[in-house]
Amino acid sequence: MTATACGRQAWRQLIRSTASNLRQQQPLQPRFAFSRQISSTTRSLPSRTATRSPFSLLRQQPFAQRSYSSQGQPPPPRGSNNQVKFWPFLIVIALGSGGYILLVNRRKEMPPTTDQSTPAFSPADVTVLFVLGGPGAGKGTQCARLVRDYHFTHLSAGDLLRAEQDRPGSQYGQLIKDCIKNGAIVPMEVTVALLEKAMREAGSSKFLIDGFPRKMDQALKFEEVVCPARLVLFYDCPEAVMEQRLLERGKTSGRADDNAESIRKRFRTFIETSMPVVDHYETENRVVKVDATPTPDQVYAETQAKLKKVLGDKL
Ligand SMILES: Nc1ncnc2c1ncn2[C@@H]1O[C@H](COP(=O)(O)OP(=O)(O)OP(=O)(O)O)[C@@H](O)[C@H]1O
Ligand SMILES: O=c1ccn([C@@H]2O[C@H](COP(=O)(O)O)[C@@H](O)[C@H]2O)c(=O)[nH]1
Repeated sequence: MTATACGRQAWRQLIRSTASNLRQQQPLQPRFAFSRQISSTTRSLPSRTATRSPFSLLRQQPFAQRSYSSQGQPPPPRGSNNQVKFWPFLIVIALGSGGYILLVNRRKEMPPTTDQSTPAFSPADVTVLFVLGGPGAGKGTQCARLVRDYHFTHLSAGDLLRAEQDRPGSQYGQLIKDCIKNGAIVPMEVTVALLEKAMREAGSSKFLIDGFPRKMDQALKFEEVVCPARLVLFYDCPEAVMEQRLLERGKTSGRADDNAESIRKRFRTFIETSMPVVDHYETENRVVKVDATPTPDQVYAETQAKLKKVLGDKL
């Protein structure tokens, strides 16, 4: 009876904590994060149950005390000793299987995961342009003009991360803060989930995804689960020019990363981690490269001309 009670209690706790973990995840709802959470919970089952039942029962009653010879009663037939030792295992296995089925059924009711190969948005309905370039190349400046003239919805990954960082109760706040200060890339699960959520909320059919993907894993995951991008608009700019622009912007921006030390780290991340993303899309002929050195008007004129050529009516 003790083992049964312990087993039931352990399962109730497990199911309660899984449900509460999932409720806590809801603000972001990364479709692939659910599968990770479930599988990690499932992986932890054997050790949790094992510490509770059979071995702890045996420990409570040492072999020396498990004697049938008291009061002159005859010893039980051979084999009955084994039955006493094994029933807790059977109960644990039965409870384990029941709980596993419960979790699997629960999983079926959840939002789809990456096991599904279809992205959330079809490129037939939604046009996504990734906007890349080094820090301070002028991505945001050019996006604002494209929004004005072509009614794109502009989603800046950096802005979404900063908003999540400041959201009261966010479990990612400190992580995002540290990454931004050090010019490091926030784990893709967070950024992809924020972008997917923002795209759903915007309900638009044309998106500029600014400052993303910064790393190959983000690029692959986004195109797999959210939407394949039509092209990458890449703003090419020398480091010295970008540095000057960022230091100037830093005088008023209030951004924690517009300072000499963070800028140096951001440049490094850009070269080592983000340029390979541009190179990847280049091999697929999906990059539209624009010289970001001249004035904003000149950069925009080249942007428009090149996008019109490639996108036609889709612009
Ligand atoms: N073509 C340009 N010539 C001169 N200054 C520019 C040009 N484009 C943008 N700027 C200025 O440079 C700074 C950085 O521009 P912007 O914020 O658009 O860059 P960004 O690539 O979006 O930067 P980040 O990656 O840090 O978000 C801003 O102060 C902006 O006004
Ligand atoms: O996909 C992304 C985009 C951005 N970050 C982090 O945010 C900062 C600032 O980004 P901006 O585009 O300059 O606003 C960037 O340096 C990264 O730390 C990210 O992790 N992932």
